[in-house]
Amino acid sequence: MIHARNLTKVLRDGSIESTILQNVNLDIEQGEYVVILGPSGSGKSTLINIIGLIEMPTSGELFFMGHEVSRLKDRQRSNLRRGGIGFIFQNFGLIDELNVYENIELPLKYLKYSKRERQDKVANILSKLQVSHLKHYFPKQLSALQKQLVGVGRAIITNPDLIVADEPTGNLTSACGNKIMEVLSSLNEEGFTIVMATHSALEADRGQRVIQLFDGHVVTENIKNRL
Ligand SMILES: Nc1ncnc2c1ncn2[C@@H]1O[C@H](COP(=O)(O)OP(=O)(O)OP(=O)(O)O)[C@@H](O)[C@H]1O
Repeated sequence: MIHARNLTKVLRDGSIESTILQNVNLDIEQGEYVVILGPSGSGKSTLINIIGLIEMPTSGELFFMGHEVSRLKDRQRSNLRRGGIGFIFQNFGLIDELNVYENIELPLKYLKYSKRERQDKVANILSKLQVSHLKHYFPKQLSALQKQLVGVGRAIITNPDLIVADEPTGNLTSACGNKIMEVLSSLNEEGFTIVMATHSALEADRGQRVIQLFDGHVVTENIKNRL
């Protein structure tokens, strides 16, 4: 589903160049749960943003669902992203002015689903994540765990090909973080393909495969949980 070849990201600030990612190669197949593990500053967010078509690499190739996407224009990338990729952010990324229902509904509006279809889909997701009772609440009225459950709902509402999660438990207590990890594991069991960035080796254990990053390089790749 995703094939990255020699991905490199260089940032320039005046005359200073910093290499954030160097020659990263990876392959992610449909249905996998892959964890990108590394310390702060190792390049996890940059890599996950490139895989999620938010950022462009400086060089290298990226194939998403058979298409080379590393050089697409902003509009083409955002079109692919809208239906195909669901993001879960450390800071939840909810819109304060929209209630829970409207936050989850928003990606469907961009995709021009009818009101009726939106109602059915959002009701299903609210019930699946056991947050139906919160549908009229605004983000500031929610606990951190509730916010992240809504973040998960918004990410999966379009039934995306890929879920990208960047430190999804970074603002949660460990008990709440565990709950989100359980939700991600069960989404993967349902068939969702997941790529998650974390600095926690414990959380990395949830994935089927761990790609370790250090200073922008892939240092090891471990395959586990394979029957
Ligand atoms: N837009 C930017 N401008 C300048 N430096 C940046 C930018 N984006 C990332 N960096 C630098 O690139 C390096 C990698 O950042 P990145 O956020 O990808 O790492 P990370 O592993 O996700 O770290 P963290 O867990 O702290 O978010 C860091 O040293 C960071 O300071």
